[in-house]
Amino acid sequence: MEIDGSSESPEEPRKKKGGGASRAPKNAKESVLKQKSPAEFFAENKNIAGFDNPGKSLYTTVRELVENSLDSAESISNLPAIEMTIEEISKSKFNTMIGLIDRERVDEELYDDFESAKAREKRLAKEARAQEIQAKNASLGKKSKETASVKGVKGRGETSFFRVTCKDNGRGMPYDDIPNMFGRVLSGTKYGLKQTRGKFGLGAKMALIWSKMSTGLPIEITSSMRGQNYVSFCRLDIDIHRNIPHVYLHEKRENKDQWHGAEIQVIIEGNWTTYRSKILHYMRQMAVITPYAQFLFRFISDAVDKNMTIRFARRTDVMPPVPLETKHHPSAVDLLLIKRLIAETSKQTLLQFLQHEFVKIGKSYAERLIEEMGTDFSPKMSVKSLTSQQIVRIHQLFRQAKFDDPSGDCLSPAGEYNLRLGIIKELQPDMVATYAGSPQVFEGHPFIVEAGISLGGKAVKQGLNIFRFANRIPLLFEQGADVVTRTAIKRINWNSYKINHAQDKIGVFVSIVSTKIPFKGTGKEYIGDDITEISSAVKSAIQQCCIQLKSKIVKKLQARERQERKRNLARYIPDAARAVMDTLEAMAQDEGRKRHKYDAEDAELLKKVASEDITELTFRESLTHYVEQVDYEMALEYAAQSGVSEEPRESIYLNALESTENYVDLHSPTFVFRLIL
Ligand SMILES: Nc1ncnc2c1ncn2[C@@H]1O[C@H](COP(=O)(O)OP(=O)(O)OP(=O)(O)O)[C@@H](O)[C@H]1O
Repeated sequence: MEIDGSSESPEEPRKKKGGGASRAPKNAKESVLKQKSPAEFFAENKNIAGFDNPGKSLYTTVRELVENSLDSAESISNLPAIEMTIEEISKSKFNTMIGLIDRERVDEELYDDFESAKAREKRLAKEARAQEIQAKNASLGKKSKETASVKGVKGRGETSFFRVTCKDNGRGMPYDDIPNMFGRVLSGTKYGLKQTRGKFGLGAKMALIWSKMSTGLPIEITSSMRGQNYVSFCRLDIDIHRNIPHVYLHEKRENKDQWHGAEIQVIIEGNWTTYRSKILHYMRQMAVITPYAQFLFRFISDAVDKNMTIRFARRTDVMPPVPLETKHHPSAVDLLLIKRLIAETSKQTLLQFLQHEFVKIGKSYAERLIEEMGTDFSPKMSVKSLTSQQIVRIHQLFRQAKFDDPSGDCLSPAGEYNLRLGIIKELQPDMVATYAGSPQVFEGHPFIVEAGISLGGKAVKQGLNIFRFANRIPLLFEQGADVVTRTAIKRINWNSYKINHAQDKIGVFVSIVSTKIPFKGTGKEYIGDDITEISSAVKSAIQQCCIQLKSKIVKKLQARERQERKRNLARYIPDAARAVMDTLEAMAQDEGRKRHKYDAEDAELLKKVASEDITELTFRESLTHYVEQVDYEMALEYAAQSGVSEEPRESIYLNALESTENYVDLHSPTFVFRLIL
């Protein structure tokens, strides 16, 4: 079968999954070479890009749109303000939208969710049995698993249609480029060697392919760039076979509010019930790693109780710098890449090529390399005239020669401050420690690991709660084999830091940024544990946080012990006071009868006891005072040994920066500090 690029009509013979070569060729004509467009390939293998099923597709659509919006706002150094709305569209509403008349079911048995009377009876009996067992277990205090039959018959009925809209305050897109940006797979503005959020360069285009596959509805893009007095509007879908945009409407509209940014809207099939928690986790983790952004998340449906609005407020104006595009490091290139660089270079000679297309090759080093390549190479030879064998020689030398490590200047980590702020803002832990590692290198790629460990806080369970970020996006799937999970579970001796990894509520946050994240798995959802440089950097970052926490924990334990000691001593004061008083009273009475020889001080004391100038209360007060005094001295001694304690802290307040005065006041309950600008 040959693919006719122009046709998408229903009459077109349908190809089978896996490329259409399902029938054995009967003659030579049938075995002609077939081609597949990139759009077609990804439509058939949509799981690669995270569109495995309707639920996951809804999740991936949300994250792709949010990440594009963040990229866009950051690219113009605008603090991101992003609104994500998911609107559930019931099947009948959807049918009305596309002009399809709802039909009542006539032949019930035809449907997948049909249940015969006998099957229903059987299921109800099974459910009743399961409920009985559950009730019995509950009465015995045992936990029991929810059985499949109790959960519901089939998951397929749960899917529904959703209008997903993402609005941002970013760069926007040039009017003419919009169709190609969204309607042509493997086209985009983010290719090149740099730290990027995207995994495949597919994002929004895959959402469009999924909408085409599941609802058949086009995507709508509204966008304006700074200073444009119009808003570009484009409704388009993608011609899957030809991998070109199919534009329904492309027009300029009035831009009354001088708005700039983009609003992307797509209608897809999805499953909110099964992926609700993943989507919310994603938004929350995004808020942790991006505290300088403001997110408004809305879910709207006809079932009002399902509706929700969550605002993740911006907590800082400190935004990490935009990652810079960099040149390739000679140790990180393969043959194909060298050939591509040769084809694309504007440099004439081999010397200029080596010097300008790679990092860490200076002029003299380039000359030494060329010398080493052999006699058929020379600095002035034309780089475009290199033969395939010569290119192999260059590649071999790149593999074996020594080069300085690439610098991490092109990277843009979240920053320790942002990570800490994000954790505190979203989790409100009892304690938190953060650490930012210095740039390191694997296979010619620079990377930076940052970590945060929190103890306690809301919405964290007992034990290890792992939060992973790669190039500042959360990774939510395939956690088990990830380098962070493995390191936290297997290589950190939590006890030695006074942390109980089974009982304490521990948050482990690790963010890795690099020009190349060595993802594993088809969905690129985890980072393998096999790159020694990365796993040891992760281990050391976590350990550094643990060391900080240990000293805080030890201080807290000592403070608690002191409190306990004080409480214990205080508890005995009444009994001790009474016992002393009883003895003294007995001695005072005895003194009246027999004359004992006491020294003057003791005699004075007994006199005061007899005259009730000294009572039990006097002893109580003196003992209380003494315990306080001892505790205070111990605290002073402790502070002298361990440095100034962090506590107690007091909040101070800043004036609004917009105020007309040329000073800023820092208010504290005990002082006001005036900063004159
Ligand atoms: N919200 C947006 N604002 C401005 N430009 C956008 C926006 N969304 C997408 N684009 C542009 O459209 C292009 C295609 O987007 P798409 O999500 O399909 O791929 P990508 O963003 O390049 O790749 P990835 O999603 O893997 O990072 C982007 O390269 C970008 O130039």
